[in-house]
Amino acid sequence: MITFANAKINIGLQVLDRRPDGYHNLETVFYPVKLFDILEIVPSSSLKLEVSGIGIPNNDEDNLCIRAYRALAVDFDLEPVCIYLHKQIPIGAGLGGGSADAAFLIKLLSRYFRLNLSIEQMESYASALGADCSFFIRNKPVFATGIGDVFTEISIDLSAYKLVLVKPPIHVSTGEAYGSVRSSRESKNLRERITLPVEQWKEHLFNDFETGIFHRYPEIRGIKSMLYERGAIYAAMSGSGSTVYGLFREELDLKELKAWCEVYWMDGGERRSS
Ligand SMILES: C[C@@](CO)(OP(=O)(O)O)[C@H](O)COP(=O)(O)OP(=O)(O)OC[C@H]1O[C@@H](n2ccc(N)nc2=O)[C@H](O)[C@@H]1O
Ligand SMILES: Nc1ncnc2c1ncn2[C@@H]1O[C@H](COP(=O)(O)OP(=O)(O)O)[C@@H](O)[C@H]1O
Repeated sequence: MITFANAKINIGLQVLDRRPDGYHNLETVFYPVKLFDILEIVPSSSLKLEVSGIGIPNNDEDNLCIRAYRALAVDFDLEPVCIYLHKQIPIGAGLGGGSADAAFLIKLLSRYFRLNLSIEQMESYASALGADCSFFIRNKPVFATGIGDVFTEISIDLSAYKLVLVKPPIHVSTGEAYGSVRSSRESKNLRERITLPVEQWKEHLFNDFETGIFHRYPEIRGIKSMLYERGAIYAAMSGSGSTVYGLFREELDLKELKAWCEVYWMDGGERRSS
């Protein structure tokens, strides 16, 4: 049985306060995008993970796919499976690839073993694996609060735009990014500002991680500037970086960026998969 685990971008991200458990409350919009990993499960004599495509720099036991299987195996008697993961979403990129794999595997295991898990049950397993993991269970554009795990559905239509993701060869760890972030000085009304026309987002929607990450890696700021120079209607870093995305009217040949970054073009229309 096979599924496609898509990435996300953050549109606006405000870090509010640090909680006693070390996590931060935030406001952001999660938006699913059409760049995806491929996951397949087949029967096996023991639990195994076979990764192809982009290499993942940690051992199998730490992989979020194995952790997702083990989380379900605590409550259900699961036969062993071999999980094939073809990795296409860049890692440490602010695109949520690891969280997407875990959430989509939970959905796949529920179908494969006929566990009949409800959306809420799957969200609960997912949120124990990562703050933004449960977003990928419903996988629809949402305004997110809490630690990125409390959702209100919103309607955003970017289907008139071409979306480009530019991933430089820089790995940003999420923990490191939160360690150096300054709390937001913006007012807490991202949910209203996201309803402004996309042409006005440049003046109104900000990612609080940009200041610290751009200071540390000026080349990421350079990517954002270049996207605006080339006519982007809106450009921003996604999550904790290092990917910068841009919304354009037409697809362009971003030769200067392609020389050193991975560049992915897609329609801005969200991926409608469950
Ligand atoms: C920053 C965001 C923005 O969407 O995404 P990415 O850019 O990584 O994709 C998310 O908040 C990432 O969520 P996620 O990647 O699930 O985080 P986790 O694995 O749970 O946490 C990794 C570390 O980040 C910090 N962390 C995470 C989420 C949060 N709301 N506050 C935090 O302070 C904690 O130090 C934690 O130990
Ligand atoms: N299935 C997986 N895919 C990608 N990364 C994974 C996976 N499982 C565990 N990880 C680990 O999670 C970390 C963050 O990965 P990722 O989700 O790609 O980044 P980001 O949070 O920036 O979007 C990496 O250090 C990686 O080693």
